[in-house]
Amino acid sequence: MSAVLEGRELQWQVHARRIVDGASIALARGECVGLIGPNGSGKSSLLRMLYRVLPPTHGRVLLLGQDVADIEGRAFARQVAVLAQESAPAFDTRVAELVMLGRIPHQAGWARDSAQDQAIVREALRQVGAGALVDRSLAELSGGEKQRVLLARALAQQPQVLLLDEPTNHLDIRHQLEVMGLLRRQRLSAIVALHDLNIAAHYCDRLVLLDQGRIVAEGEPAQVLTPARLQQVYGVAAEVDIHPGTGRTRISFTPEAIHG
Ligand SMILES: Nc1ncnc2c1ncn2[C@@H]1O[C@H](COP(=O)(O)OP(=O)(O)OP(=O)(O)O)[C@@H](O)[C@H]1O
Repeated sequence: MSAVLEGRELQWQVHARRIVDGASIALARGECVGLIGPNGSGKSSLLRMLYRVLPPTHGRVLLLGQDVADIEGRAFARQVAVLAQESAPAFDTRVAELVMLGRIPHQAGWARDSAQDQAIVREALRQVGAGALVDRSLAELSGGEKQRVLLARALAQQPQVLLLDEPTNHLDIRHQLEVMGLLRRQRLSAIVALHDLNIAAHYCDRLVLLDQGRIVAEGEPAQVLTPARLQQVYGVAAEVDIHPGTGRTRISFTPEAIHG
């Protein structure tokens, strides 16, 4: 397997604490990898190293075999798009203008937005079910509408790789399924941090489970999401079976085991 994006032995340390500790992760073309783990396990920190906002204490990140530290900013942005947890700009803007920012890495110098750019922006908004929001102002959108618009900006970048930190955050169930379905249908190469383990199991080819900064399991959903591991990492009791309709791994939690 030749990786599009690869993190090798990544470590990020703050003072004496290793927040990410020796994590290696590789993404193949067309693959959707789910990054899962409890709150504070290091998912966002690992993603930040992959999109090179956070320089690793040790380890390297390679994009198509090239160390990302050696790639110029615009070139990186042509290849990698990011939906971070705090992606919304601090200023207000029209939705169309925000999504158009995704085209900047592809535009030359002071070039104006081309008809093609505008068509890409409209299509990206349509894909996330936000076509009707094109003329709205960002400040007046709901949390879920804003999240979909930010995802449209990432899609408008037409990257080789998408790095998404909880893209389904704020979304109602239908939009959660639509956004994840979009990644799958288009065979986008993506690493996606997710909290909903059933969504991760249903849509991801592979899961990487983090616990206290270390990768404790990885593989196909059925290999990773065992009752014993869910108990060990999340401290919850769960039954795992195969959904009769979809054939995918399904988890049923038994909260009584926590609440007594
Ligand atoms: N800049 C920082 N300085 C100190 N500690 C930090 C910093 N950034 C993150 N941490 C700590 O690192 C740990 C991992 O944080 P991170 O956001 O990567 O976890 P996460 O798995 O994405 O969590 P969540 O599921 O809650 O979003 C947390 O305990 C957090 O408090």
